Amino acid sequence: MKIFSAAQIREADQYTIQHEPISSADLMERAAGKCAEWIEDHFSPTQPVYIFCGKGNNGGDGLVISRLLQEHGYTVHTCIIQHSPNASADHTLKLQQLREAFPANITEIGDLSDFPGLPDNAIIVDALFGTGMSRPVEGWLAGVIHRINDLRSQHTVIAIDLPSGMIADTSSNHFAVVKAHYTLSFEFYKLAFLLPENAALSGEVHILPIGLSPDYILHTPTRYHLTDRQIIRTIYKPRDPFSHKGTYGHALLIAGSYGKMGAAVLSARACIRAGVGLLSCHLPKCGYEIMQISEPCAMCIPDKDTYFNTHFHTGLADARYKVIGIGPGIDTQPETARSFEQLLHSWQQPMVIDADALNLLAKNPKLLQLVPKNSILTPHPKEFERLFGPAPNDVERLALLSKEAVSRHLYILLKGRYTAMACPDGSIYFNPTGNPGMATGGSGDVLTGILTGLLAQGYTSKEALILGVWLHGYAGDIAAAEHSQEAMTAGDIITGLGQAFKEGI
Ligand SMILES: NC(=O)C1=CN([C@@H]2O[C@H](COP(=O)(O)OP(=O)(O)OC[C@H]3O[C@@H](n4cnc5c(N)ncnc54)[C@H](OP(=O)(O)O)[C@@H]3O)[C@@H](O)[C@H]2O)[C@@H](O)CC1
Ligand SMILES: [K+]
Repeated sequence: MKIFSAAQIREADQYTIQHEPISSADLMERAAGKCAEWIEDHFSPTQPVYIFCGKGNNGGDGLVISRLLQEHGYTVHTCIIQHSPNASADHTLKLQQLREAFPANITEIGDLSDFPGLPDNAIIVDALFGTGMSRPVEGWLAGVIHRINDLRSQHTVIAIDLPSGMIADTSSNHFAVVKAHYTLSFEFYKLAFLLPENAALSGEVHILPIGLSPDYILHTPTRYHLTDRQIIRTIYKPRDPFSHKGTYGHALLIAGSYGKMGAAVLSARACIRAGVGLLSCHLPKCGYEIMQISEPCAMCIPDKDTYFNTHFHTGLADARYKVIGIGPGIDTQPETARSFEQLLHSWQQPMVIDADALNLLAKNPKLLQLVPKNSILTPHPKEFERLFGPAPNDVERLALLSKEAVSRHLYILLKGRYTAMACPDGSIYFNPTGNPGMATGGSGDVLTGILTGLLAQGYTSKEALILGVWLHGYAGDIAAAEHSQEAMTAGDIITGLGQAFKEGI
């Protein structure tokens, strides 16, 4: 699914108005009708409704919702916030229609002292500002937003299109923003919903299709995308019935150290479950028997060292590995760092670089320049900061992520609720699958194994990244459904991979 900027959303509205064709007042009727329907499906007419409307088209939506709910027996109080002497044309029209149909209970709010007292268990509909938000809300208007937020523990807050105060496509960190329980957003996810800094603001997001032009959507380029099944189905390659294990590539996994062999085992298992043809694991001597016994499908190459991987840079060419995954549990010993540097001097194929291998890059940034093009880096936010430095907010962090991916020709993901995946072509994909149960030791090692396994099978780096992160999250959701978010383990994510391949594509 494409994620458009506020300007592009306005263009999509205009394009639809011209080409469907439909009047903007009717498009508003359609959009607000979807919201009214959603509210009717979820809340009973016995609950009083308070709709707070701004004077733009978001407020216009609120006015239509008010009329439609009253037509269906709801008791609605419409509060028009007088933030400006001018109203949009559609707002003016919809206010006139509301006054004609239901003249009672329309109040103007010109100051915080006009804010109404609410009866118990009311529904607050926030239709103050939507995609027209361009600057922070200040003064008494910010007071209105804070008042709504103070009331959220006793009432239900439903934001129309966007929680008011939130800017669709830039950071609204530290602004006054409505904290909604639900956001009913038109046609598209907004970038703002996917940012960790806004986690407490949008609540449950429901995307309501309002019939914006499919032509516009198809032909308008955008850098941001939310992965969905449609994207996944274009990536996934069913297996050729005449294939053999050579078809699916030989991967080398460099993982583990004394006390951290679990990371290597989890990663190897995930790589195998992701469908790799052959897997060799380079391990410290202490991990040899552990791996042989834990994962009989993996071959093992013991290092010269008992406790750490220190000589993994030799013998690579002979084995014809298709891809190398490096990092889970390798620690950051100087000997490991030396071997990693030599590996980077000799290996030119894409790699998957995770965990301690990322920390080794952060300790010695000149190594970053040696990372082969099209490699995948998988930092969590702390590792990202160690590698590329801090950013003042999430939108600037995304810009930094993208800049590094483009300039270094790397695929870099940034783990989170919606893991962001930056590609060298400047695009950024967000992944929606997964849950907080995956915030557990070993989960990242599993992802490294999956990505390595997919690259070995011939998926491009972009395909492996988008598909792998989707499957990892999907398998995590299966694990949480089976065991609960609390009790699920990284191993359960691997177990869920089979079902994820069967049902998640
Ligand atoms: N187009 C369509 O066909 C459809 C559009 N739809 C709906 O329209 C919404 C977009 O409407 P919109 O463009 O009128 O902008 P909107 O969000 O109402 O805000 C504009 C108002 O806010 C004000 N304002 C802004 N920032 C402010 C601040 N910091 N502090 C104070 N005031 C501030 C600004 O005032 P001004 O900047 O002019 O002073 C202006 O009055 C969209 O989200 C969706 O809900 C749907 O019906 C589907 C069909
Ligand atoms: K709103």
